[in-house]
Amino acid sequence: MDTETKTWFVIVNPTSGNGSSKKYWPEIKGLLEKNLFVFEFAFTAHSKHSIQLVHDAIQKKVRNFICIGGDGTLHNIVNGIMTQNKVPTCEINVGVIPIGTGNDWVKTHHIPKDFEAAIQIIKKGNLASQDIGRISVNGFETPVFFNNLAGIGFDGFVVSKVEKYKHIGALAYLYGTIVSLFSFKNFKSTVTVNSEIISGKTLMILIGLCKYSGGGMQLTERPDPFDGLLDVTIAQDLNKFEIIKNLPKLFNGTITKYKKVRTFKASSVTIQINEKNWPYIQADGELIGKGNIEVSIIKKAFSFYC
Ligand SMILES: Nc1ncnc2c1ncn2[C@@H]1O[C@H](COP(=O)(O)OP(=O)(O)OP(=O)(O)O)[C@@H](O)[C@H]1O
Repeated sequence: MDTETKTWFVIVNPTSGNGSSKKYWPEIKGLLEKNLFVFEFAFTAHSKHSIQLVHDAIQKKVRNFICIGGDGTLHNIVNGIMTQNKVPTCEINVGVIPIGTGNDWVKTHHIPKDFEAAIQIIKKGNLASQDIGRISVNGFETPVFFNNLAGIGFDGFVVSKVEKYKHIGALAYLYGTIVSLFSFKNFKSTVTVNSEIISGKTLMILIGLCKYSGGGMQLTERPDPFDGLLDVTIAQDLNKFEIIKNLPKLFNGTITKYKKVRTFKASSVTIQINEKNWPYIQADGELIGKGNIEVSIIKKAFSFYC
């Protein structure tokens, strides 16, 4: 593909990968120039800045973006794409050069961490469109979108703790999981999925599109970003000893077979929290609030280079 005929907008989160994006940006910029990309770029200046950068660039007729960062940066770019109404979302294409901590989304799509190899994938120009999840929190009209995995409960609690361990790399999520075990309390919830109502004490509820989260964990059973369905896992009242005993199963995906875990394929799910203390909700590793949620799917809404 002729990269010169497209205008690219490169979004760099200087904080991703514990500052690696900022450190390696001169090298990546040189590689993009060597590969004849014609681009403008911006560093994000604050947490949700990518959303505004995407809106502004789309107004200026940019249709091709490159994300330099981790799962959080991609999440914000996706939210920028999903919350504009200038063009159909699937007409905006995103290439990813992963420099995050977990880098979980790229694992599903086999996008390499090597800069040159990731750039070659973008240059080649192959595109795919995956499904996007839509979360409405407490019935608010402004939804949050996710491209990888969302969850409520223990995983949200881990996300709330993990930030301070990210200097140790992807293991931060495992470390955060172990630390969180000692302070998290299971909560009462009612989940409605495929006309079934499941009530009771809950460790966490996960809604997956792609395969990996939490730095390589596999917490849903049969996620497929292209099948138009959410892959839902309800981890019921597991205690900390059961979690410790099953830690390896979090990484090899067999946790979904555990007796207190139920899984579903569905196009929507609603989760009601029956507690005064609402647990955290996370989407793609970003905390998005607390409360009751409704989750639905938007088929093939996100186009990316692969
Ligand atoms: N200039 C900034 N200052 C502070 N935070 C920022 C800035 N720009 C973006 N962010 C926030 O940085 C957070 C982390 O980014 P990102 O997820 O890309 O990296 P990571 O956490 O290292 O990787 P991963 O999510 O793959 O583990 C995101 O929540 C994003 O909103």
